[in-house]
Amino acid sequence: MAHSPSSAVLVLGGARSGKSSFSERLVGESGLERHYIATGRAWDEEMRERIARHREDRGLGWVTHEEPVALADRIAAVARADRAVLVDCLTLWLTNLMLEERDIAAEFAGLLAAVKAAPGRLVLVSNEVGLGIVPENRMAREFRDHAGRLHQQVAAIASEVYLVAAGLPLKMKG
Ligand SMILES: Nc1nc2c(ncn2[C@@H]2O[C@H](COP(=O)(O)OP(=O)(O)OP(=O)(O)O)[C@@H](O)[C@H]2O)c(=O)[nH]1
Repeated sequence: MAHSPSSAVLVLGGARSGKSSFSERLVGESGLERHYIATGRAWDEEMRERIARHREDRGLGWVTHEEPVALADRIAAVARADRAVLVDCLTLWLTNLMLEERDIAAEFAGLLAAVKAAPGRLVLVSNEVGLGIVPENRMAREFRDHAGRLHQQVAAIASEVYLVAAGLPLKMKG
């Protein structure tokens, strides 16, 4: 297999697939200092409760960073040789970029550069959203196209890629 330019791990899966807990386990098993970069925003009460539950489930021993947009910069600031960094998740980051009408191609290039440069262990979680029928809504179609492209680009440089479904991880690369 071709040498991957980064030691990052990409974990894909659907909603409630178990991708986050699998990724947390990967980070835990690394034995490194655990950092969590959340890209989600608490836009309503249900999301606030969900986030609180996630924090509780992670427990002590994690340093949480909240970064909805400037993800590349945050990865560069947080990643260190003695740290494992979990980014949850790329699709919420993409949502935030689209809502703020950012230059998506430039943002993806910035993220890839940050992933390649990151020391230590980096685990990136994302939603596999392209499996359903073509959405009627134009923004939803653009979103899933961007997500598909982003996943291909990150997978190309990652050393390991997993697809999680029904709580079961399937190793696709590495
Ligand atoms: N802002 C913020 N968001 C968080 C925090 N912890 C988790 N989240 C967000 O919660 C999201 C995951 O929530 P869910 O939708 O419940 O999980 P899921 O990805 O559908 O489910 P699984 O596949 O089982 O992981 C992540 O994308 C995070 O961005 C936190 O401490 N702060």
